[in-house]
Amino acid sequence: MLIYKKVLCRFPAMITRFTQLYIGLLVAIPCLATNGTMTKNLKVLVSSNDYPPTALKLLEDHFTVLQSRYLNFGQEGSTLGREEILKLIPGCSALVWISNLPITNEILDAAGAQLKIVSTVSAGYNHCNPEELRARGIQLTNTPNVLSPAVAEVAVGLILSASRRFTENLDQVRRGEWEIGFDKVLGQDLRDSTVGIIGLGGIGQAVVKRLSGFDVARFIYSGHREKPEAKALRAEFVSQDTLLEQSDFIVAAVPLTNETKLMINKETLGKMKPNAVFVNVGRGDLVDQDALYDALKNKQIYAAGLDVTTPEPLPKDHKLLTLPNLFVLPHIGSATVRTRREMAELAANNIVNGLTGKPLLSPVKL
Ligand SMILES: O=C(O)C(=O)CO
Repeated sequence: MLIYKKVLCRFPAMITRFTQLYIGLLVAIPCLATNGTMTKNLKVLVSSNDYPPTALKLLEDHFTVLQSRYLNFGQEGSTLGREEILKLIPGCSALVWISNLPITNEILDAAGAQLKIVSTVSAGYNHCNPEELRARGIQLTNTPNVLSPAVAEVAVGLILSASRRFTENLDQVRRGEWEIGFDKVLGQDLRDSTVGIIGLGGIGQAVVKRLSGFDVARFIYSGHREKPEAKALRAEFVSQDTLLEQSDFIVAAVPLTNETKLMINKETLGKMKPNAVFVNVGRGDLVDQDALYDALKNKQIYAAGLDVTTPEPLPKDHKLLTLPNLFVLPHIGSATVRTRREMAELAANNIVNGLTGKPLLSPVKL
């Protein structure tokens, strides 16, 4: 009875101790995980040797980081990048993907069942095998928003280069000929024009903002639904046909999906005005390039500016490159020092969060 009484009066203290211990563990385990003590045994693979040190450090603080010695999976005219990935990936819990080449089933098979997260250093993720990732229960993150300003700047650059015929004009300078008169090598004005944005997402909105100083008469956009942000930008929601028929400048800023694939084709090009300038900062496969070639060659539309093509790199003897009214860039949309660093850091932080039990910063809905 005495023992029973003793235990009983210690009971509240025991409960308090137990609660303290429990709370202590609750706090300590995530802390350990965040400080990396418990996560160091997790392996993370970075798919390229070109990854900013600040982003690498974010990963190294928490995990064992493996990094490919090669720039790009499968590029550089060799299979070394691919072999390296296949050698390093077994046992990895996360993959930082720095390439526009596909994440194949071969890579996912080699990784093994513990692969939890693929973090692509890009906004587009059509190359990341999303359906297979979903089927295997692997999370996917991308890097939207941080790149919108840089990509929008390239879109504005393409609008100006294509509409003011930089390709032909530069060729003139190189030939030592200066033939600008009243009908030769004249361009189109942005002033008082109608600019149509296909897809008023982060990039599309950033394009409108940047063009607001060019005295554009009207901004219109098409897409699945009206965007709340459009009002402040004075952009008007229209059907895709209206956009194609009324725009002087058309900017494609949509991701590549089954729905958007080849959306710019013989039929849609046929709806554009003869003075239309078409710009693509989305993905090469949005466009039927043979149809675009014909439309430019036959002067059915005025000019085009492309940051993205199919394939990439575009072979240097590709027929598109023979067109004087086309201005092409080698997919440099996000290629600024700051933007690439921010993309790399966001990709790393997604993995840090994902593997330490915190919410992902920019998950892709699979
Ligand atoms: O991040 C992407 O998807 C891009 O294409 C940037 O240019």
